Amino acid sequence: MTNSKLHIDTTCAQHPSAINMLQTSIASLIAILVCSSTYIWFKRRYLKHHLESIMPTVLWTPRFINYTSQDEDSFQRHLTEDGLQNKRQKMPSSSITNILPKMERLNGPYGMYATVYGLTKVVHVGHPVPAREILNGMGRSTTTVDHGQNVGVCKLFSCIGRPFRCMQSWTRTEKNRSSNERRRSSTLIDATGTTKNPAYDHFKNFSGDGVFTANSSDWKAKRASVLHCLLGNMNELENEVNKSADGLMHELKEIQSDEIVNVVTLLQRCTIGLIYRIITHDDALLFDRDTAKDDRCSSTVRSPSPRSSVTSLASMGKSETTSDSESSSNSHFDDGHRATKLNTNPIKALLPQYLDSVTQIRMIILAQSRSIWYLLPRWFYRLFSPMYREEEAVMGPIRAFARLACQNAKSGSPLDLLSKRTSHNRGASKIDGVTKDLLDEAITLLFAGQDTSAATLSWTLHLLSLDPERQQRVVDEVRPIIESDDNPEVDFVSKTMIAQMPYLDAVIKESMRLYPVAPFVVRKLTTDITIPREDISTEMTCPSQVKVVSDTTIPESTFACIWIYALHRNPKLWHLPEEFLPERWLDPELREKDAGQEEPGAYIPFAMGPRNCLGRPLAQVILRVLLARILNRYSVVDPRHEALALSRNKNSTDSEIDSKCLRKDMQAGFTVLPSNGLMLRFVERAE
Ligand code: HEM
Repeated sequence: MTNSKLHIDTTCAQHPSAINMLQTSIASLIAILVCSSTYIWFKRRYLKHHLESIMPTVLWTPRFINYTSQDEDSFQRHLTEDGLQNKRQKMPSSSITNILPKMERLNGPYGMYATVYGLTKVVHVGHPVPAREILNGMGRSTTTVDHGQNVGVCKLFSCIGRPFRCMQSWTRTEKNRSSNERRRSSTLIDATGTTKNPAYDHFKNFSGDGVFTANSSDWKAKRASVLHCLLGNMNELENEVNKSADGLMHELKEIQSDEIVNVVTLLQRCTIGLIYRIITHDDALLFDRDTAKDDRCSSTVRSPSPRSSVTSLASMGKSETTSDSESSSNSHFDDGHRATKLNTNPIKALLPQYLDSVTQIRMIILAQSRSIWYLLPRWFYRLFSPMYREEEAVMGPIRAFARLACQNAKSGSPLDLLSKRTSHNRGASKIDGVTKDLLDEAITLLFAGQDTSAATLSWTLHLLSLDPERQQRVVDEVRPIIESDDNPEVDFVSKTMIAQMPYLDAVIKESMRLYPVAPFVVRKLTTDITIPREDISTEMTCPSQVKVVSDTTIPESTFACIWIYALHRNPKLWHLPEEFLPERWLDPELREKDAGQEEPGAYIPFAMGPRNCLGRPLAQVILRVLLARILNRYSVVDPRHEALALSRNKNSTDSEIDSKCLRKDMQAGFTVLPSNGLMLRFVERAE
């Protein structure tokens, strides 16, 4: 009885405080919910970006433009609401642009940092010393480590902190391995020490076993063949590039000076015709006035598709924000239909679909590389993934276009020569007379040659359109040479001529420094690679950071991501790294300030080592001839820069690039392009 009473009393006595506690908890819960949802509401865009970057693609719909597309919007806002304030635009967050500060924060040796994705070990590199050791596949033999133990290994991966405990245990195991064992691994495994495989496996459905994706001995034979057949005879190259430039000039002539052109698509059309002719010696894709006219008529009334290049001033803002998928699905039918109607030549009829498909496949591959399917066996992906079905549909026109290229190849052309080499003529099975190896190579060369050149030229024109003074300096250099009496053909630009254009050369180099179209490359280490100790006394190290003073070994089977973009903008290597300063390549005083110009591996737009760009000699000529030809006849104007200059009552020929107009929104795929194209005006220069 007493107990029971006591019990009742106790309950009564506790009740009010329990209710109070409950009320307080509910109130705090509501407060937390309100605060967090408000925060989420404000930050939803950023949160979405963040979540998407850490989740496998299968859990979200890939937006494809992963490197932010906010630039256009914010530019419009700057023009209107903010009253054109002169504040520096915040760099939008992106994997590419954020990698350097992230590396610095994590403070690994040479700014390297390591991560663990599932079971894979990844090291990110933005410094020339490790970059060249890894890309050359050499490293320093671990036998030369003179400190008895591999402190560097631990230091490198200890920078990644608590979330990656498993990595630390892995490094400990590494440390415990006997030096004899390690010596064996560095001498016995593959001579180059690195491989692309399996880092590039998500390209396999696209370029199959072409030289870009091939492995080990297969790759060596293929690379040797392609080098021989493609670069064996470069005599015709300047003629071919000039023919393409003629076509481009005709197309530009049809465009009014107040019309705004999507430069990316214009240049993609120009370079695909060029590469097609280089590898086939077939003139079918030479410029055709009717196609260009027809293209203009329809594209002025619809948003710019991957193929259409012209839009009116009024529709510019709208069209640039149109979603990729929308514009491409509309254009697919239109373009294919129009081209088939107009062109009796099958390769010409396929060209629009090919260009659309290439635009789409780069996005699919990007999404695939970030998806969970990539971690599963290939057969599983093929059997169950909707992404694979989409990929196959898009690959149709690409394969058809490449097959036609192989069939149209004239005797003595690179594709014809390749078809006779064992490396590309294995196995009896041929479809329509084309082996799979040859088809894969045609796809590789068409894409690698076209997309990279068009993207690099687009970024160069972007920079020059924002810098009329430097643009004029190029013109002052190229015009007298092109129009000299010694030039036998009007407007023709030869290799000898471009050798006399140092400023043009510096502009291209500087544009490739700021916008390397392949912003990173990946290699898998087939042996331990030892990076020599970081010299703390050099200017290239940040004095505030505690540096590793011993050698650093990156263990076998690590994936190394070499960030070309970060190397090219590393403030320890480049004076005024974010500035467009072509003079740095010419002026001895400025040159001296750039440690990067002396340091092998600091400037690598074509990568380096055994798997560097095979088409570099072609690209050097293509870029210079096309740029000289364009600027000789046309001045390129960025309408946003023009509007900004006018509204500020400033002289639009100001030499300083306005950071508000500088594009940082990058659309990644194989190559990095300005998101949704690049809209410029071409104004014919006075004779
Ligand atoms: C501005 C123009 C170009 C740039 C910036 C460029 C850049 C690059 C880079 C960075 C790589 C290494 C990719 C990697 O390891 O992931 C590469 C590889 C390659 N490039 Fe280029 N490239 C250009 C033009 C060309 C041209 C015109 C061709 C041929 C027609 C070409 C054919 C190739 C091939 C076949 C590979 C693979 C080489 C191998 O793995 O052995 N490229 N390119």
